[in-house]
Amino acid sequence: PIPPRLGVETPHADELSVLFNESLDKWGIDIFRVDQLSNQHPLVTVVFSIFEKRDFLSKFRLHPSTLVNYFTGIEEHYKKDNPYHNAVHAADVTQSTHVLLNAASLVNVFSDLEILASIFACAIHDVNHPGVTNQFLINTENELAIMYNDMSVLENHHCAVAFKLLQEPNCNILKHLDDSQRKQLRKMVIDMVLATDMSKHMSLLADLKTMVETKKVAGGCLLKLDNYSEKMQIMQNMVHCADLSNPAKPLPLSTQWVTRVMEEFFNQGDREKALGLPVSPMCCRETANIEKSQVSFIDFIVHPLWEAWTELVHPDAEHILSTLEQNRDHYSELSATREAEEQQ
Ligand SMILES: COc1ccc(-c2ccn(CCC(=O)N3CCOCC3)n2)cc1OC1CCCC1
Ligand SMILES: [Mg+2]
Ligand SMILES: [Zn+2]
Repeated sequence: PIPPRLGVETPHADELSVLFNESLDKWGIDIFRVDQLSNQHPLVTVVFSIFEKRDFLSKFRLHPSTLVNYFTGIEEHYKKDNPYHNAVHAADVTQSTHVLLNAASLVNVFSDLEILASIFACAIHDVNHPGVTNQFLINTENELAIMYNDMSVLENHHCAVAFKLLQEPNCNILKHLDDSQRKQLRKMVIDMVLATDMSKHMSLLADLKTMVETKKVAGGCLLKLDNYSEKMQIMQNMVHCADLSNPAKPLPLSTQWVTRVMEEFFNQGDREKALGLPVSPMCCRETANIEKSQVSFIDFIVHPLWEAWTELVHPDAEHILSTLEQNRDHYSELSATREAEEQQ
């Protein structure tokens, strides 16, 4: 059976292909609309369309129905009732990385295999996420924390689930890669997904800043990336940037992500309360100051990261950084007015 044009069966195929023709390569595509128009298959259609656009089906001899089979399986393993960590988030991070890869200063930096690995890593990076944090799994001695000895528990699980699924019948999309390509891809995907663990953030950012400093010295060209570790640092930071890109998207998208992540945090807080555990920061629906949390998340984590990324790929990400700064000011004004209201 020939798989459908966009990888998914939907009554809105025409509208969806118009949306992709206009915005698949753009920062700020309405990924929630992609979810609606794709009959709730955002990940399959985004991955399929990016692979088509990058000519990966012929470059890597990927069979269309195997591709649809595998990523449908992946999509099904994203928990639909997670408010945040669901297939829409995976599609969002995948499409965001697809846009970051198109930066003029990254042209010719990555091989096709490195690009395939980056897109693949994003698509699977949160698969089967349980909707709670690593700390919650550790505190409750969850079987996943026992399995992974409290180390990057979620991120190890996402990788294991994704590679196990590859072994299901009609899911082995990598069957026509040679052994060395398959081994390289597996290592690169694991390195990128494990780097989405927030506990790696500070060291990742420090490496990025060092690279930006040396790049400045080397006269601004990125082409001299010869060793694996330097290339992988950029790929890890790129996926990490995409994972933390919600506050840097047009405000109507960013606010929807805030509502979703807070809902997921509050659900965790409810469970911690019910278990008699201390409620994690920002997880108490009675006391959380949503706008204030966004401002500090942006000031301490997201802006420093995007500032470094913007320097690395200068001038291609300027508009992203300025959107982030506008959004930060919006949340800051909101939190000031909320505080003033609460004083009265
Ligand atoms: C739209 O808002 C957010 C979007 C994404 C994040 C975020 C942080 C770290 N990541 C990377 C994955 C990770 O490590 N997580 C997943 C979130 O929970 C913490 C462990 N993602 C945080 C966000 O807001 C903060 C949390 C509540 C207010 C401030
Ligand atoms: Mg994650
Ligand atoms: Zn994520």
